[in-house]
Amino acid sequence: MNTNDFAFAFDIQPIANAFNDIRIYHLLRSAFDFDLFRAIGNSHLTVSQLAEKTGTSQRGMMFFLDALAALGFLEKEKETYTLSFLSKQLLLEDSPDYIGDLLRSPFLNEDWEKLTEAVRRGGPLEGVEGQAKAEEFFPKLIQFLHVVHRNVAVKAAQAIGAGTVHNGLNVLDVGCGSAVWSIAIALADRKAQVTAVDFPKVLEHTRSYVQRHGVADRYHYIGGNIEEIDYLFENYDLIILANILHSEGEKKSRVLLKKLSELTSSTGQIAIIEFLPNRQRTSPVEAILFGLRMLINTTEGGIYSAEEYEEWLKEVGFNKISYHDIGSHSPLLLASKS
Ligand SMILES: C[S@@+](CC[C@H](N)C(=O)[O-])C[C@H]1O[C@@H](n2cnc3c(N)ncnc32)[C@H](O)[C@@H]1O
Repeated sequence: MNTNDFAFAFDIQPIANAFNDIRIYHLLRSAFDFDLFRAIGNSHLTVSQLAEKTGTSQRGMMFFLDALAALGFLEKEKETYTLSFLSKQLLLEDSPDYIGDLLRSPFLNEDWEKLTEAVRRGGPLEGVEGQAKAEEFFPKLIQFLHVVHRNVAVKAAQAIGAGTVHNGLNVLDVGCGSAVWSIAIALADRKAQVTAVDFPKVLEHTRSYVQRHGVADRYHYIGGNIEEIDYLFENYDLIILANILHSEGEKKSRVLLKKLSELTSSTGQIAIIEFLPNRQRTSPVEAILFGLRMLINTTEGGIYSAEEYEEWLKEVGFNKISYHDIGSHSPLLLASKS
């Protein structure tokens, strides 16, 4: 055997990923076990000071703090560590954007323990569909989605032209969750009015996000199942469907799009934000893996290519379709009738 034969004839990254994927989750859980973020607070502290404060070994703390700094959770300057802006805003308990409880819970990872069974059955033993399940599951998920979508929602509002090309938009946010997408629009277009739709118990959380961001006087709410409620007849200028159609699945999505098409003004637009796998479902990997989440949690949900969304949209009169990079794995799809 020569040296070249010793090398594998394939990329070994997929197996390295299999070993490594779980690292950051455990790192953060341990940080919460040590109450590390609160221990640092607004101070600049050394390894030995933090080892003493958290009751850990100096050797352990040294490796641990360096890893958190390398990942952007801490800043390291000479021998001292401080919280990064991200940690101050998201991981300190007194911040309104605190998501530590969610991160330290198994919530975002426990789905994957159901994978074997979901593949065997072709769906979940117990999904998150139906009002009762959804009202238990989504208030937690939207905390995470609110944080990860804040920056891209601002880019989406810019791409839509809220407050620049368009003023006084009449917006319908369907399956609004934390209303992160429409809040960004309402902040850019100070005359926008938003109707937010979701299950009633989720809307209780929506209201607090809307209030916190100072746009409550321009929000109206409709509580209920998006497939069944009677939408007030309105000529909406913009209908937001962010991360909704995947869990509806093809059949219900087509029915929903038809209903929403009737509520859109002749110049109105539908904004869809979704993972877009290629037609062959070989990439991007984030979208393909998200398909498994749909298998684990829903009976009809899925991931759909741009071509599929275009077909459904054209079927209900949305003939003009454009895509906008908003700095996320999910581009913004904008569709209008003319
Ligand atoms: C994945 S979250 C997306 C939230 C938000 N649009 C975002 O992108 O951050 C899905 C939201 O749609 C709501 N939802 C899902 N199915 C629904 C239905 N049939 N009726 C009403 N709301 C629904 C959930 O309660 C949840 O708030």
